[in-house]
Amino acid sequence: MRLVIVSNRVTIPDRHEKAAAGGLAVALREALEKRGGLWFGWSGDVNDAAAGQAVRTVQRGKVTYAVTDLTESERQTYYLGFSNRALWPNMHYRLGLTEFSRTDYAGYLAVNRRFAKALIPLLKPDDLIWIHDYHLIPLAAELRRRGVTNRIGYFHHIPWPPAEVFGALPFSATLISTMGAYDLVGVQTQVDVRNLISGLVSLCGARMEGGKVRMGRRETTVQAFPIGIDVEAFRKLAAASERAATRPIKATRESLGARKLVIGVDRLDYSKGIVQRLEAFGQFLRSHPEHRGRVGMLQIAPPSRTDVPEYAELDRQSDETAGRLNAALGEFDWTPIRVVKKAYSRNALAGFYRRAQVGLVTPMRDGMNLVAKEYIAAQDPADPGVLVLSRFAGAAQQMGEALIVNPYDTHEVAEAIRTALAMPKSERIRRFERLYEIIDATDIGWWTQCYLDALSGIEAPAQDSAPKSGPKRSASKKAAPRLRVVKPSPQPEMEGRGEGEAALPAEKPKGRASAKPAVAATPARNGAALGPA
Ligand SMILES: O=P(O)(O)OC[C@H]1O[C@H](O[C@H]2O[C@H](CO)[C@@H](O)[C@H](O)[C@H]2O)[C@H](O)[C@@H](O)[C@@H]1O
Ligand SMILES: O=c1ccn([C@@H]2O[C@H](COP(=O)(O)OP(=O)(O)O)[C@@H](O)[C@H]2O)c(=O)[nH]1
Repeated sequence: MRLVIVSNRVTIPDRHEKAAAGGLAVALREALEKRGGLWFGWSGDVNDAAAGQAVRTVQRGKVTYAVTDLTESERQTYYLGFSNRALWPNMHYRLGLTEFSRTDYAGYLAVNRRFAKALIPLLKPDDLIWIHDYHLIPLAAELRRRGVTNRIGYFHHIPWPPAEVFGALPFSATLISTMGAYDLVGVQTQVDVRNLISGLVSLCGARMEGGKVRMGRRETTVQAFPIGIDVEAFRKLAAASERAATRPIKATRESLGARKLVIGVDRLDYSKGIVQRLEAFGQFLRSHPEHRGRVGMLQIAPPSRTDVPEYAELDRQSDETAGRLNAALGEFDWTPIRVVKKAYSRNALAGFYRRAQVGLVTPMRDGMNLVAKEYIAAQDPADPGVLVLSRFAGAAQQMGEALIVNPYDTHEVAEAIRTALAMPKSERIRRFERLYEIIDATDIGWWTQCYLDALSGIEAPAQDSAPKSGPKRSASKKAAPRLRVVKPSPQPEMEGRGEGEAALPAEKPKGRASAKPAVAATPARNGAALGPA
């Protein structure tokens, strides 16, 4: 069965690989390169000429990349507008930042229609179609409308907010009802599962029946699949950086000397809590002046979505905050905070993580946060650093051995920095080993395998309508969608968890990176919210 991945942004690898900031692109590339298949989506370019609307394909190894440009109007309405000024803030629980416009919403629907039309000629009857993220929620409904009967899965990389929050978005009921066109909806955490289910029930009349939600005749399974990283590859990159340091790593070592390093790595995005984090570092230096001159903070913050006004404002605020704190707390020979607004390669990041005694990952809300996992993967097992992690990152559901903090509490984060810097080696090693074990057991290979096993294990979808085109054709007409969502079963408590509880598919057996994980058929054993009943 061929795998077809669809995501908003597709980056075709080139020989002079640029640093790619953004967890989705990084994770999917790793997943697809291993098994091969087709990856369809936006090229990242804008082109108003008709030719820009055509689909270009490029072969790289086992992967066919099929991309189309967006017009400037599409970029404004679909990407910057509805996706990133309405859905993104809403789904990160930031109603105050949500900017809705009907023109943007119309543009969002139009691009989803255009993507569906462009994708259909590329599909084969038994392709497994895996659609990613909030930009493309209605895509399966558009494909179904045109007669596509393949199994279609969706993975939502960012949080799914409570129904009261999501319901504030105009057209939320229409949008969430298009989830019924998917066979499997994956989210990052059990909290997201709960929120999505309650949204389906309360906003579009889905019914709960024996732990399932049904709507019409189509059925959908909702399940948590926490995304992972290529732990082994990252570990090797970081270890290699000690032997053969690249120029930025050497320069950082030289400029730091014996000083300790606290590191943050995030796209310049308000969901990441960068300004609050800088304030917390300033608070730490004020509360514990003995650390002044002995520790520095490096915040790597590649610009993101710079045409969105809220991001431009964040850019200004982070400059202002870092400048103010450096002026107030710095010395002639010591600058407490360095903010670097450029993307670094994974190679360079691995070296920075390894050099840092503290990894500060303090988003105000985050789907998963792969940086938290990369920081742990990059540590020296004999002398590891300490991860300070927001309870509002999806990663906190798995990584309870980090120092878990509330990023809204500047003093709490400041104290966690102090605790991390003072932590005895034996405790650092103990925490590191447990964190490493969990990220290794649930790495990117595990995630992909779990999701695809669950999707391919689902019986062929009910036929919605007589197709007009598409790879599989059905004679049946207009079957109303049936939505089946599995309610999370009560879970045993997980140590040090953030908010809500985690229920995960079984971890991969130790030492077998490609082992096939049990996911959909062992509820009693792994306690996960499970697939098809
Ligand atoms: O494509 P951009 O608009 O430049 O944004 C980059 C990506 O940001 C988001 O990443 C999310 O996915 C990660 C992997 O699952 C997850 O760890 C993180 O918490 C999320 O924020 C976004 O969801 C992607 O679509 C963007 O491509
Ligand atoms: O300069 C940078 C900054 C970030 N990243 C990568 O971007 C991803 C960020 O993913 P995360 O899940 O933490 O957040 P997202 O940006 O997807 O919201 C991670 O793999 C980082 O290694 C990168 O390659 N270079």
